[in-house]
Amino acid sequence: MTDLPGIVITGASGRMGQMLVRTVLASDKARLVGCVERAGNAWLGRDIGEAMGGAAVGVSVTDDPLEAFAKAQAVIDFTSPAATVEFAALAAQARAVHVIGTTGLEPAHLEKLDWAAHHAVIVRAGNMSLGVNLLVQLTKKVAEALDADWDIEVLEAHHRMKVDAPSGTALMLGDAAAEGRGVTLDEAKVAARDGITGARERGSIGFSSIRGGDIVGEHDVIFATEGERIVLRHLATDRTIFARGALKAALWGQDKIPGHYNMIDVLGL
Ligand SMILES: NC(=O)C1=CN([C@@H]2O[C@H](COP(=O)(O)OP(=O)(O)OC[C@H]3O[C@@H](n4cnc5c(N)ncnc54)[C@H](OP(=O)(O)O)[C@@H]3O)[C@@H](O)[C@H]2O)C=CC1
Ligand SMILES: O=C(O)C1=N[C@H](C(=O)O)C[C@H](O)C1
Repeated sequence: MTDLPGIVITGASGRMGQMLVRTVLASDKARLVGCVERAGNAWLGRDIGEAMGGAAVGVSVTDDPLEAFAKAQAVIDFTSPAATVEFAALAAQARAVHVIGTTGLEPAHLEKLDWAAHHAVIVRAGNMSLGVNLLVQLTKKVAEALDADWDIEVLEAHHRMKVDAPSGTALMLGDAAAEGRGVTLDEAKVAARDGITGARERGSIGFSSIRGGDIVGEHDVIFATEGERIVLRHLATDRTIFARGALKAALWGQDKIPGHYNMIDVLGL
């Protein structure tokens, strides 16, 4: 039992944090060894099982990430960009695999992850589900097959609490479409439209975001031309799909050499 990889969950009281805690506790391949939240969080010092409304599990919530990471083989992190950058440095010090689900990272955050990836395994993806990662590959293939007479639009819908747009998944899909088309997303991206925008620029890749209620995550990639349209769609209805993928990534990373990886690597797609 104690030989199983020990996992720390950061942001353990969050929507994904709680889902991850449940997933690790239910697994026979890993054990929960720590839960991290920041100073001021109401769950600090409490047993995570009890804080979530169930029985005690013997792991209390701490605001000392380094102490928690020192006991772990992997850290699963769905928090915020600033927190993720801080956790990456600490996970690297502890030589723990760092699984990053956090979205909304800017180039400056990504640069800081590079140092950490020299010392430890980082698996990062804007979406950890099997379905979305398959959709990423399909999007690339369809984009490869079609020329710029086919307009590409990525639509995403999420719950009212989501703070970043376009979603990490939408950007993964946009990247795949751009790669399939032989351009970079930076040159093709149109992230918002408002007012007199003029006609659509040929070859651009557009994004639209909806926020409302409790939508877990919905993504369409639309390829539209004269007289026909292809729509590739993924609908997430339960956050366990992300948590299962993240745990799979944490276990997969155990015997890998330091560096950056993604879920396409983990899933072998
Ligand atoms: N890659 C994927 O498959 C998926 C990615 N996500 C991404 O995961 C992230 C989290 O989403 P979600 O769970 O819905 O968000 P929540 O806001 O519910 O949870 C985030 C948690 O992180 C905590 N946190 C923030 N900063 C720190 C810090 N410095 N130290 C410790 N804890 C911290 C928050 O605490 P506090 O309340 O104090 O701010 C909160 O508990 C988002 O970026 C989202 O886009 C979500 C689903 C799937
Ligand atoms: O914030 C969320 O909830 C989600 N975030 C990820 C994203 O930005 O794509 C993944 C999923 O869609 C849920």
